[in-house]
Amino acid sequence: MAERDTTDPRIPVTVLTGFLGAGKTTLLNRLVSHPDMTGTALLINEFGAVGIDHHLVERIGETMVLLDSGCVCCTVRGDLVEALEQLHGKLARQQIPPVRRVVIETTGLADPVPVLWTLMEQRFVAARFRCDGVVTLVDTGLGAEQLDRHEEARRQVGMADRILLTKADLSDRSARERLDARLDVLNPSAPRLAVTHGEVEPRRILGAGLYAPGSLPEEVARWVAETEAAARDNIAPPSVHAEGAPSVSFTCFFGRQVPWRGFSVAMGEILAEYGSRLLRVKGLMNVAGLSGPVVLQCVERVAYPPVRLPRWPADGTRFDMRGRLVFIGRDLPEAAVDDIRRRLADLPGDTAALRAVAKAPLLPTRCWLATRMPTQSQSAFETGGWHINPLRLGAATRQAAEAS
Ligand SMILES: Nc1nc2c(ncn2[C@@H]2O[C@H](COP(=O)(O)OP(=O)(O)OP(=O)(O)O)[C@@H](O)[C@H]2O)c(=O)[nH]1
Repeated sequence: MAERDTTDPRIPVTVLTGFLGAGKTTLLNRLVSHPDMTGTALLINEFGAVGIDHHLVERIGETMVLLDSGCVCCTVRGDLVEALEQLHGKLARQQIPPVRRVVIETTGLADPVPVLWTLMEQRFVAARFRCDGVVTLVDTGLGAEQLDRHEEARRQVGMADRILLTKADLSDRSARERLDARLDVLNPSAPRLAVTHGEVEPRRILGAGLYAPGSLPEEVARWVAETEAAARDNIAPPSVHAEGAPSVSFTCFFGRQVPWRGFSVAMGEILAEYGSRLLRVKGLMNVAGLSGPVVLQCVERVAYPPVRLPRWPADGTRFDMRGRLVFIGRDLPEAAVDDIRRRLADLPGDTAALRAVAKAPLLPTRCWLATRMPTQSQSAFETGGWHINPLRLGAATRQAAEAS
């Protein structure tokens, strides 16, 4: 990994960006366990009112800062500056161990231009931190279409010093070729690196160095020019989605445990119906029969294998064991949001769910349905790695129990 520049005392900052679900948190989780990452402060920013990611990233001491909900690029002069000021204050007072590097994970909808503006032009920040490169993750399978549809994705790629092509294991050669053709236009000079499950040596992506201005393609040069003009007037440049792209984020909470199969079928039907207008779904669910939460992730129509955590994360000082799913959509009418809420409030029982699966075997959540989970029973529980289901009901009793 590139060491700190001895001629420049400022702390290097790497901006880790990439469209919703591209694999940023997965990459960070791999990176933080690497010895080269010692002395790194992480700043994590999430879109949506309820943060999930910070529960999923391994903690690396006190140097992880969660930027308040809202998008980093829309609150450049608020949260990000404040977080860096706080970090600097703690370092100056020696309240935290020395920091050699900062990594900022932006939201998937972040426009990196105002973030870079803050790092380079905001007086306090620019005097103490220096931007050391933008690393952009792109989903190999979904990337080409996302670049066609979303201006934020284009800007993230356009500003990249390194491009990481993620999820190669899920895509075929033609997807990679389509994506390469788009990247050749948007950012021909940034090196590309294929990454699976976040597996990469830190030195290959940190200390990436900034673009030589002469190499900027036309569109990117325009954004940079806008940024510089805004800097001259001492204002933050507008972020692209602040200008009005209709993104909607909402959270569904679940007051009690959900039946796994009923929930998986309902979510499968929701993904099938709303598809690519649902850019991202993620959450922690309280599933009947389990003591720890299940982490769920979807990117557009793709549902990823569920991950079981051993225990619920503490929310502040208390444990909040309510299930919660954060949805981020685009061009999603209010009626669709109501419909999603209604379907999740009225989940089918296991038997009804299995009947629905028989009729629609290709539900996007079929990998959830194939996962071994407790069957629906309030009295089932887990202990020491064993799943205990004390009641064996006959078919008639089971149907009566489900109907109740
Ligand atoms: N099969 C496969 N899945 C991956 C890979 N990288 C990430 N994923 C999965 O993709 C889903 C989204 O990954 P995240 O790391 O949460 O993506 P993100 O960019 O942090 O998402 P946002 O913060 O919501 O923008 C998760 O379920 C990951 O397990 C990969 O290389 N292969």
